Amino acid sequence: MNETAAFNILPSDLSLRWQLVASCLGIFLSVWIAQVFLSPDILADFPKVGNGGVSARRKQFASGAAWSLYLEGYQLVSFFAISATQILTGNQIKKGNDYFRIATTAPAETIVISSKYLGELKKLPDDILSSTEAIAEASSAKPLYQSQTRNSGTTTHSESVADSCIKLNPVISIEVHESMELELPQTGEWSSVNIYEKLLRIVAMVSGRVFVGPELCRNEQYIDAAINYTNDLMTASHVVAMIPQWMRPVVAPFIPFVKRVHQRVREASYFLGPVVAARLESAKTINAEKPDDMLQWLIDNQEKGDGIKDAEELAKMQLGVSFAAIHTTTLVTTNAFYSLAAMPELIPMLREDVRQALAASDGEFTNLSMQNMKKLDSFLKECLRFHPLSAASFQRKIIKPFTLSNGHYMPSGVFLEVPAAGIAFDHEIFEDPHTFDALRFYKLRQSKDKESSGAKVAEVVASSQFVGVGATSLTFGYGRHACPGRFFAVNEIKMIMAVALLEYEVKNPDGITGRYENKWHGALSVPDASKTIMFRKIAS
Ligand code: HEM
Repeated sequence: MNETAAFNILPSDLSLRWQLVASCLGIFLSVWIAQVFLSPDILADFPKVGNGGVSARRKQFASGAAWSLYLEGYQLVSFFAISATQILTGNQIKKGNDYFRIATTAPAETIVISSKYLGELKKLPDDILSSTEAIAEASSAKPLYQSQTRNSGTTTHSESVADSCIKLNPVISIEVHESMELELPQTGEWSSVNIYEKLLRIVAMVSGRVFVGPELCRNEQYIDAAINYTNDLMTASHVVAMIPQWMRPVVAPFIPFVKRVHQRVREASYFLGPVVAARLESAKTINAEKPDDMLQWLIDNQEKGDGIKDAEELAKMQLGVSFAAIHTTTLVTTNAFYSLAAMPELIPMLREDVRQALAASDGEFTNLSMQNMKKLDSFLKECLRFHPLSAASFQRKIIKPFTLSNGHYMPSGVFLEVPAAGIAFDHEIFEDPHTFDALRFYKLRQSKDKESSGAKVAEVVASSQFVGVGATSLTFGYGRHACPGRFFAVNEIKMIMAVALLEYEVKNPDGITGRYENKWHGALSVPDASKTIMFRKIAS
């Protein structure tokens, strides 16, 4: 081909290509417009909360209205079960009174459903209703972090921690005492303490005693990782959420916040590596006594060939457990301290409860003595009810469509939640729900059943312990994926509060009346981390 011919062919070839690209784009655009604007609204028969279309409602949710939207929606939802005949005839079911839809920051809309359906929902397998997908997608970080936050390993090892709670109580109680001594003022003078900051460290050390063992639980590198991995991961998730979904796999790895998360994993593997090596070395000694903690269980599994393969995987596993454990436990305990400081009149009664329980076990934190702290248990349970960490619980994604027992079709691709905060303040469920009654659950436990307790719902009596989960008690979730670490968390929180009651005085700073208000971030309600309360050591 000569030069002139080439010159003539090129433009027409290009214009052909451009025509092709333009028609492809046109088709793509029309399909997209048809999908977005013309496809039927699959949630049309679910009443919505908020005003306008999905993005307008999402904006309202993200700009501080989330809790009021959930509570507004709860007005539409009835908690009480309808009889089988009513379900069959369908006459009594007004459309919408069992669910509402809300646009959260998750990529698809969420159906908030009455907790009366929890019984049937919990039976659905994960490939229909998925908890992992809901968390990964709602946090916008699916492609990057799924393996680092929630995986079967994290759950299995959290369950092992829970199973080992009883035998580990003595070591946990030593770590509680010592870490509180390290972090809280040791003088008889009143001192101002940012208890949230202190609890992050105390909880990291106490949990670390069980997760990574005595060599590392007070190591500053470990404490920093245990506390800040969660912050880094959440920040990275928020940043990734701003990138269009299809660009995330390509762009996200180059974002500094995302790189920081991967750096955290590497750092954790650096400080875990030598400890693992030392333990393997000392295991060669005949009759060597092995430490009893999660790190050792992981090493033992690795040796059997069915466990974690390398230091990086081990680090991810440890950070995953810290992610699930440290901030949640700290937030619940901070809520309890803020309530205690605002209601110092409760202190003598709770202190006596702890004293009596410990007296029966020679001052040891045994499983029995922990169970016998029934008034403390009730106070903590009331803190959970009065300050739910989230307006919603039982976050799931519908992977495959299904039909509820009332005949309602639940489409795939959307999220599902239960209105935890609405339930916590429903006067049909809890008597005088807007009053903080420290002994509410103690009184329920003292009575044997619904009739003698005067409770309005039998289920409230059944789940009246701090650790209990149920349709009226949703802070630890519900069903197959309910928090496996709650037995450990509850023991840890009880021990921290018991030691605080026995060894310290706590009050609000002068001039502060009432309890510090919580802060709302989307569906979450968290104690204000900037506040301080007063502590002084009781002379022993
Ligand atoms: C007061 C502290 C805690 C609170 C409020 C809390 C709350 C929760 C909630 C709401 C869920 C989701 C449950 C559901 O969707 O049904 C969950 C899951 C989980 N939690 Fe906790 N948690 C706490 C402490 C812990 C601790 C200490 C550990 C580890 C030792 C832990 C490990 C886990 C794991 C592994 C899951 C995922 C379970 C699964 O998907 O099957 N949590 N937690």
